[in-house]
Amino acid sequence: MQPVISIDGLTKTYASGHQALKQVDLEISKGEIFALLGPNGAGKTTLISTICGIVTPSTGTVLVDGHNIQSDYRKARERIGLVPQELTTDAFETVWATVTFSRGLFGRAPNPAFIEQTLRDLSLWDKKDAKLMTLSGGMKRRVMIAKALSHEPDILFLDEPTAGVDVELRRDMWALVRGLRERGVTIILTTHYIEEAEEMADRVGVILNGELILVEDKTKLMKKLGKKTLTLNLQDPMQAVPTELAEWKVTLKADGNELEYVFDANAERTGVPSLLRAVSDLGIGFKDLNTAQSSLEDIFVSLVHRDKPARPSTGEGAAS
Ligand SMILES: Nc1ncnc2c1ncn2[C@@H]1O[C@H](COP(=O)(O)OP(=O)(O)OP(=O)(O)O)[C@@H](O)[C@H]1O
Repeated sequence: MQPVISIDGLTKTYASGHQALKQVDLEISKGEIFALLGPNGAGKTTLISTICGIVTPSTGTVLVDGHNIQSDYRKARERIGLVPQELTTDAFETVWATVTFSRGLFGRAPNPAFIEQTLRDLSLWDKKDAKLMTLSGGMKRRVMIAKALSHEPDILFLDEPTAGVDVELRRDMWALVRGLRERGVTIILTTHYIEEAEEMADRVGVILNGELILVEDKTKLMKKLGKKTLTLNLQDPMQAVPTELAEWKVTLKADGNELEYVFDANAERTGVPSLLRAVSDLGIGFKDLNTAQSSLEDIFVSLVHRDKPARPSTGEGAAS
C-alpha cells in the first residue's frame, strides 16, 4: 500500500546544539493508528512537529501524501490535522466560532453541517455557544480536536491526547480515535502511556534519545518480546523454594502463597510441563494456576533498559 507519510533520513539539531532527532526513517500507511512511544524528552513532539512542518528539519525529507512538507507546504499541511500538547484556545470565543474559524484558515468553504456533525461526534454540540473559558479542561481538549478536524484532514496527529485527563475522558478519546479510523483517517499519536498504545495502536514506534529504536506491529511486538508468567496459587504457603525447582528459577510471591515462573512463550520448550510435573512429584498442591502475557509496558521497560530482563506482568493492567 502507498504510504500516506514517508519520512526519510530525518534529523533535527536545535540551535542549542541538541540533536533531538537522529536519522529517522518511517513510513505510515493510510488508515493505520500509529503510536509513538517514548519517555520525556525523547523527541516525540519534535518528530511530529517536523512532519507537520512546524519545525524545520536539519536534514531529510517528509512527504505527506506525496507532497513535500517543506517545498509543497500548503498541499501537504491541508491533509493534516494537529492536536498539540498545549491547550491553546481563545478564551473569549465560542466553541462554534473557533472551530469555524479554524476551517477558514485552511481556505475551505464554510460547511456548517460538517462542523455540526464534528461537534456532535465530540459531544460538544450543547456547548456550541459556550465561551471557551467556561469549559472544563476535558471539554477544551475536545475543542482542540474539533479544530484539528474542522478542515476535514485525512491524517490526524494527537500529541499526548490524554495527558492529565481523567479515565472517563481517556476512554471517550479512544472511542473517538477508533471512530475516526473507521472513517479512513490515519492517526499518529504520541504518548508515554503504554496502556494507550496497547489499547489503540496497530503499530508502535519507540523513540529514545532522538532515535527510532523500534517500529513494530503491536501484536507482533508483544509476541516477539513478550514473556509469560505462570502463577500457581498454593494450597499451603511455602517458606522457601524447594531446591528441586531451582532449575526453573521460580520465585515465591504473596507471602509464600504463590509460586511464579517466567518463561518465553515463543520458546520451543517453555519448561511449563516439566515444572508442573516436578511440582506434582514433590506433592506441592495448588488451588489454581494462571498465565499472563507481559504488557507493552514491560516490553518498553526492557527495551529502554536493555540490559535488564522484562518484568513479568500480573495482568493487572499497565501503569498510566
Ligand atoms: N526549541 C528547542 N530548542 C532546543 N531544544 C529543544 C527545543 N525543543 C525541544 N528541545 C529538546 O529536544 C529534546 C526532545 O524534546 P521533545 O519535546 O521532542 O520530546 P518529547 O519526547 O516530546 O518529550 P515530552 O514527552 O516531555 O513531551 C528535549 O531534550 C528537549 O529539551
